[in-house]
Amino acid sequence: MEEKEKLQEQDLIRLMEDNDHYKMQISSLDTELESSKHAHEKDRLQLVAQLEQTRVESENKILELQCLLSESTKKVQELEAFSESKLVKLKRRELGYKHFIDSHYGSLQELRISSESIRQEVMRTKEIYVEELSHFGFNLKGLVDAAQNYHTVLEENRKLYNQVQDLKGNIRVYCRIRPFLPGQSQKLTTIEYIGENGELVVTNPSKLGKDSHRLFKFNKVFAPAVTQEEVFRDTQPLIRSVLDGYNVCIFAYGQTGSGKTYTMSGPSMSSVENWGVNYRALNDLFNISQSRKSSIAYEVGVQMVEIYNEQVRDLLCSDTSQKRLGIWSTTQPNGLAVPDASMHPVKSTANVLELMNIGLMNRAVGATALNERSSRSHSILTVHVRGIDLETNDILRGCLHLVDLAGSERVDRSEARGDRLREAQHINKSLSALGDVIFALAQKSSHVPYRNSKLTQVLQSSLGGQAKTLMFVQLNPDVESYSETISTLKFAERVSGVELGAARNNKEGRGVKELMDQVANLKDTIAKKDEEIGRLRVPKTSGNGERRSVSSTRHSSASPRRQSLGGPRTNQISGERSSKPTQKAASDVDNSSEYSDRQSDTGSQQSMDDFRHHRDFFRQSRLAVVDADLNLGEDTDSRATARGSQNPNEDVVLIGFDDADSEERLSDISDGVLSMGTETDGSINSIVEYTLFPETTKPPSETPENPSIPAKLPRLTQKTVQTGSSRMSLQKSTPKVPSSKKPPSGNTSAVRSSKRWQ
Ligand SMILES: Nc1ncnc2c1ncn2[C@@H]1O[C@H](COP(=O)(O)OP(=O)(O)OP(=O)(O)O)[C@@H](O)[C@H]1O
Repeated sequence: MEEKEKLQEQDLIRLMEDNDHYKMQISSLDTELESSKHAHEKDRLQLVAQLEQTRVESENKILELQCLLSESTKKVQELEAFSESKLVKLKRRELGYKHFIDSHYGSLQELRISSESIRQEVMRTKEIYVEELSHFGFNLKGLVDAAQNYHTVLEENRKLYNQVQDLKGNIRVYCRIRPFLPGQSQKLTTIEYIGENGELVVTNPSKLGKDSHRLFKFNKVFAPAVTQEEVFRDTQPLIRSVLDGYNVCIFAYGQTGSGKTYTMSGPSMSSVENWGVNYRALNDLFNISQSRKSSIAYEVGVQMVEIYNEQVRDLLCSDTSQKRLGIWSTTQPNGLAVPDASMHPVKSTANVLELMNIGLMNRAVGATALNERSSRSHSILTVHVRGIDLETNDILRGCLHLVDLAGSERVDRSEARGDRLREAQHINKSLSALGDVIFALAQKSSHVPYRNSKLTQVLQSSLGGQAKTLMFVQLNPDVESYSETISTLKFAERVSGVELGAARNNKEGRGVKELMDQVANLKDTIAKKDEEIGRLRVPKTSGNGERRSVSSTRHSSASPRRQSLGGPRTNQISGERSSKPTQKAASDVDNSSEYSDRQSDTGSQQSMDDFRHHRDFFRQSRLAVVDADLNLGEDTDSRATARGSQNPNEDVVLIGFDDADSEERLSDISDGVLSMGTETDGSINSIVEYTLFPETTKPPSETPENPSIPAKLPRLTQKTVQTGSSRMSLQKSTPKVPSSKKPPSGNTSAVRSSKRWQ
């Protein structure tokens, strides 16, 4: 029992334990159930919220869709209405077009009929046109022949013209007497007589006596009343020569105040009628180049230098360093004597005037005594011209030197000191050297002393060979200037006497008559050629359309008849460049002999005329002239004879260059500091080919501006006083062109010039 009880107890305990266990399980299950419940509740709530949100969204969407639907319905209705109205309109238009087409159909029918009749007309016109075209072709051929002939005749005319210029003499001396200035009317004059053929008798009223009258003879003497235009009329032919490839040098010589600047430039602020030779010459140059533009394209460049105390300075360079410039001792193919001087292309006279004014201002600046300096230096304006023949591509080169020489007055040796003496010595030396060169040239001397001064070196290309030189001898009529007048006239006489002297010409054995005939023949031929040109010009300019065809034909055809421009006497370079610098270098001074030959030939007629005139003059003059010694035989040296005629009993003495005078001048040159020769190394190695116009440059297609020069020229006189010390620089509008090609490396000159233009 007990055992049973025990068992029961044990069972009870076990049951209780199980019960506890199950209770625990029930409670954990309860907990689990509870958490599951929570989770489910949470999920349910989320689902409910999502459901609600989805419902709201769906409702919104439905609303939107309903809106869209109503809008679409509205649009459809509108479109329907619009297309309805369009349809109505299109129908109306269709009706209109139908009407239009119907109405035009009739006119089209009419047009067809008339077009047929026009076609018939065109066929008939075409036949007439073909007929006329063949007729026109025939005429055109005639015009082409005429145009080609025109150029040949023009060319011949140019040659003949220059031959006449040569025969007139390549060195001409014109004397111009300045009028008394306002307030000087009471002054006594030294001018006794002015002949129509270049005679001039000067007298010293304060020293009457046997030697008081002196006779001089020049190519021309301009009386005080002669106008600027009249003076230029005798200068004009030389300008044409520049464009034909000749070098021309025009300079004025005389004491200060004698009118050099007046003759060369005119008074400051001058009107057109007072323009000096410079301005008129440049104007002519551009006018002639314009008139020839159909056959020759010209390019013009300008250099301006000053020679002061035998130093050459560039007057157009804005560089203030003012280095001395070198001079080529030989004539370069491009005609540049001072290659380092800046070169400025110009298209009109106005351009040149602008440059000249800058040059004149630079000439005055930097001197201690400004006014003095302006007349104590030589200024040289060089106008370089290059012409390209549009038909043959031949190149012509010519240059025009316009020189304003320093005043020639003497400086009393006892008063001249220091700088003044030095200046005077340099001036005397250079002017004397100029006279020596011209004298040597015409005397056919084997040696022409170009190297004796910078002036003659710079002007070398224009003082010999085929160059033409014109010197204005300026005189102040005032009796107080008598001695200066006489010394000026002696210098000029020396220069002109060379040309007039007949000795050498006669030695050549050429009869005067023959030369006169030659001149007359040439003049006749020119007149005929001019007539021919006139005739040829008429058909040439008769119609623009025709002219165009003619010129195109002319350019495409090689004209076998046409000769190269200028022939052997011009500075022409055929094709590219026929002469090399080295070959040129060899010619240097020797070109004088060829020139002298021609001078000898051409001067004789004039010289005989001159001496006949001398004789007549002596006979007719109221002055007692002893001309018995003037042996005027056709084959004698008349100059020598003239000099030989000097006789203490004569009232009138023919003044020629005498050695005493020369010595007197040369004795002034006593200081040994003067640098002679060129500063450029003249060796073959140093020869650098300088080019004015780079060969790559095409001829300007546009025509040069027609020189429109203002009636009044604002011009600076040389005596403009500058307060500043800086030099004038060129305006930007004036382009600078390198005066030299880039030279080969390793050459000192080359380095200098290339640096300059870099
Ligand atoms: N033909 C003339 N008619 C009227 N006036 C003149 C003539 N020639 C010169 N003159 C006047 O004489 C004066 C001096 O002339 P100009 O200045 O030309 O001399 P210059 O020789 O150039 O002197 P410089 O050597 O000092 O420069 C000026 O007033 C000028 O206007």
